This record gives sequence, C-alpha cells and structure tokens, in this order.
Amino acid sequence: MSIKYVATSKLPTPWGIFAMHGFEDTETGKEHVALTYGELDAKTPVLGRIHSECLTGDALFSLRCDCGFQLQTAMQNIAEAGSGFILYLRQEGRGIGLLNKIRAYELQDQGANTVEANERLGFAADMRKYDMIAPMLAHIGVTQVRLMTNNPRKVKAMQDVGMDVVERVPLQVGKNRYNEAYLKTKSDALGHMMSEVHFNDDHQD
Ligand SMILES: Nc1nc2c(ncn2[C@@H]2O[C@H](COP(=O)(O)OP(=O)(O)OP(=O)(O)O)[C@@H](O)[C@H]2O)c(=O)[nH]1
Ligand SMILES: [Zn+2]
Repeated sequence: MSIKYVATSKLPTPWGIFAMHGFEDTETGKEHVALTYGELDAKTPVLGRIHSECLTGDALFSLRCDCGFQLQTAMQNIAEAGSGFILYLRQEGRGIGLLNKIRAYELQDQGANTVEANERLGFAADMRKYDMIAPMLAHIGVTQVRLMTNNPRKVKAMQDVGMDVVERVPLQVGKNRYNEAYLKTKSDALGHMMSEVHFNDDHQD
C-alpha cells in the first residue's frame, strides 16, 4: 500500500465549507478523498466517518441502500459539531466495483439477498480493505475518533491501525420500503449494529 497525498482545495457544501484532500494509491491507481471541517486536534477526539463509495446511493439518489442518507447526515453532524472528517474510499460495491454491483442488484431483483448475490458472482460478502486509512488519517492529523458507523468491522479496522476509537456513534438514517430487506441483511448476516428504526419517508411506487 502506497498512499500519496496530491492536493487540497475548498469544498463548499449545503452544510458548510469543507477542505477536500486528494490521495492516490499508487499501487492500484484508486483516488481517495478526505474531507475535513474546522480545526482537527490530535489530542481531542474527532467526529468522523469512513465512507465507502456508492455511486447509486451517494450520487444517483438510490433508495436501495442507506449510503447517501448516511453521507449527508455525517456531513451535517460534523458541521454542527464544528469539526470532523470523512474518508471517502473508492471501494464501490463493498469492493467488487460498480458493474459487479449492478450484476448483484440484478440477482437481488430476482430474489437473492445482498450477501447471496455477491457469493453467486464468486465474491465474498465484503471485499473491502482499510489499509489506506492510516496514512490518510496521519496526513489530516487525527488519532482519536468518535466514529459514525453501524459496522463493527470499521471500528476494528481503525483499531488495527492504531486509532483510538473513543466512541461509536450510531448512524441509522434513510430506512425506506426499498432498503428495508437490505438493512435487515446487513444486521443479520453482516453484523451491523442496528436497533429497530422507523421509516424516514413513505415513498410510494
Ligand atoms: N456488493 C454490494 N455492495 C453494496 C450493496 N448495497 C450497497 N453496497 C455497497 O456497500 C458499501 C456501503 O458502505 P458504507 O456505507 O461505507 O458502510 P457499511 O459497511 O454499510 O457501514 P456503515 O458505516 O454502518 O454505513 C458501499 O460500497 C456500497 O456501494 C449491494 O447490494 N451489494
Ligand atoms: Zn449504497
């Protein structure tokens, strides 16, 4: 793993002006982004999120998952807290890539769940790696984190690279009729920590 810092710019958003730091993984060619807001202090726990790319949810308004809702809520929470970070990791589809995720969605349209679909395509349920987070967090000066996630593997990934996860902050948003089964599978088969949540909207067919 070789992560190279490339450049930093401003990123104005509906929630405030973030700084956007670009990184390149020179082995895979993947381009990752860290967003920071406010002053980050290595001696103080910082509110943050590790977010895996989901083109469909983050950019195309898909209701099949909760990704876009989580990203927006995380950015809003950080702005309200006055400081924080988001690592936006380019590992679409839990690491299988966009086109394989569309293949997996096709199988899900025929009745498979999110884990079965991956496995039928010859992939593990979750192919993500988190070894890029250590150099990215070192660059932005974060060592203690209040991590917004429901995924215990992300907490472990941070601890494995020496981060102090002082708190896990649940991030349960965006439940709707189209992602209800997906969220249940995340909880039942992928180990996500989800309590019963109410629907956030009532989208009709
Ligand atoms: N293979 C596959 N990937 C999916 C599917 N639905 C969503 N994804 C991907 O799952 C990933 C979700 O990432 P995150 O939101 O960072 O994380 P998470 O593991 O759900 O954990 P949280 O931090 O609790 O949100 C993204 O890479 C999505 O593209 C699916 O049905 N199949
Ligand atoms: Zn998604």
